[in-house]
Amino acid sequence: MPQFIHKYRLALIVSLLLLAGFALRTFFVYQNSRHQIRESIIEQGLPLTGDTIYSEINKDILRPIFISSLMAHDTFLKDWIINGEGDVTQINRYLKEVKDKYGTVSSFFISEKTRRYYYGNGVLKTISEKDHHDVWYFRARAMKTDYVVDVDSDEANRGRLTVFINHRVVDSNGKFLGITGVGLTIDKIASFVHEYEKRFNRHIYFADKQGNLVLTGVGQQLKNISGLSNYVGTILSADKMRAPLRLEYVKNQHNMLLNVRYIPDLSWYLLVEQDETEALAGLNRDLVLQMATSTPVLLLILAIIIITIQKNQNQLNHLVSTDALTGCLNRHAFLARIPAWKKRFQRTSKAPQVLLVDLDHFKNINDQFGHLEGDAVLKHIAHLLQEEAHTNEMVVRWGGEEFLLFLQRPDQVEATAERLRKRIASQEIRLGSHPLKITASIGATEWQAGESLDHVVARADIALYEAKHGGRDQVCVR
Ligand SMILES: Nc1nc2c(ncn2[C@@H]2O[C@H](COP(=O)(O)OP(=O)(O)OP(=O)(O)O)[C@@H](O)[C@H]2O)c(=O)[nH]1
Repeated sequence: MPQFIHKYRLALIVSLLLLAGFALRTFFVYQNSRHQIRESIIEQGLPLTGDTIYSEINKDILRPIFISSLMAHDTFLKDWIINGEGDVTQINRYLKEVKDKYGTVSSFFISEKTRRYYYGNGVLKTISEKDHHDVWYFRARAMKTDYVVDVDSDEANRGRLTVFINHRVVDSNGKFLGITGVGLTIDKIASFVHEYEKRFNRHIYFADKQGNLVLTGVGQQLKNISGLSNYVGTILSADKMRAPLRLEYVKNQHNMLLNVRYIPDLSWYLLVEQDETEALAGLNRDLVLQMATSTPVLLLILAIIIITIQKNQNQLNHLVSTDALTGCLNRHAFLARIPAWKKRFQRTSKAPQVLLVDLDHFKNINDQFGHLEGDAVLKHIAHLLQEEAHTNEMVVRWGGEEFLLFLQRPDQVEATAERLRKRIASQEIRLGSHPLKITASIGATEWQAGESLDHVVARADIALYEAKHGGRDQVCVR
């Protein structure tokens, strides 16, 4: 494993850098997009929805509040009450005209004195403290403010859910005369809110000061909305804040963003909620898609880089380890390989054979035919020696026309060297039109266990010297 790491170190470093760069870039782009989506929801989406709903509510509810106020201050109405509620057709006509003129779904007056409920078509009923339908009147009667907005079913309108503006009527001395006002169906507001919810994938709630949901989801309470129970107190304090309140909470393992604003005219809280996890789903899908498409491309680039680096490295290794002219190992590469080579052959019982081969009278060839032809002879002999060598054996260019062979053979060292000498001597090399015979002297020995490289090479050198002085074209063993 460490050898593998060493061999592919450059490729591994480049791959890791590329992967790290890709991962970092993806991470930062994702974080940035996530931040932008989140900011746009918090800073723009939710407040803008709140603004729009708020102005729509104002448009739809503040006008009826204004109408109710006009009615409560109308001198005709007050005089008619103070004069004993005589001609009922007059009040009916008045209420009908208000209803038709302003397009409300109902208009009404309840007299404190007679407890009669007047509307456009006559007297609807006489209200009673015992009737639970009439509780609202006694609540409105006790209120400190001029009016209150109530969401209730309308008995004069087949029980439709209606927003009532209940306005107190008092005489010039401040004596309470009754409650008047108009009602409007919440269908329009509800459908507007619903459309907004659908279009922007947001939830919109309205809550009163007690934390009851109004307008939509009537009958429920804020504390029952999943994830919100811990924040009811904070939400109901939004009326004391200048700016809309921002909250973040977890609902069914989804991160929710909430914007709360108070509508003072209605004493309601408007809550706009968005599921951030859902809003980020598109981004997460994009991330997966990006990974799925760019990973194969990245792997392909990595493979190309690794192959190119490896190819170049192999070429470089070859260049630095071999002799340029003959293709044999050079001294430097040989010395680097020898420890591993020695270790491998120490395990076998037969000692490695070391042959120092030196061409005879090579100087004459150079002198006679020139250096280029001399090179060609060197190449030829080097090729022959490499052919002779088996796998795991080494042929080193030791000097100018001197080659050192490290062999592992079952034969006697002398037999090996002699066979090689004969093969060299039997060569006929053509230099231009001249056939040339060449011979070599060989100093041969065996590498004994525990012996140093210098020692064995020196012995081979002595053997070679003896071969040269013995007349050349011969083998000497030491
Ligand atoms: N063409 C060529 N000649 C080389 C190269 N390297 C060394 N030589 C030559 O090889 C010759 C070696 O000469 P010597 O050392 O006198 O040996 P020799 O002539 O072979 O004689 P002996 O070894 O005594 O038989 C010299 O002329 C060197 O210039 C080479 O790469 N190319």
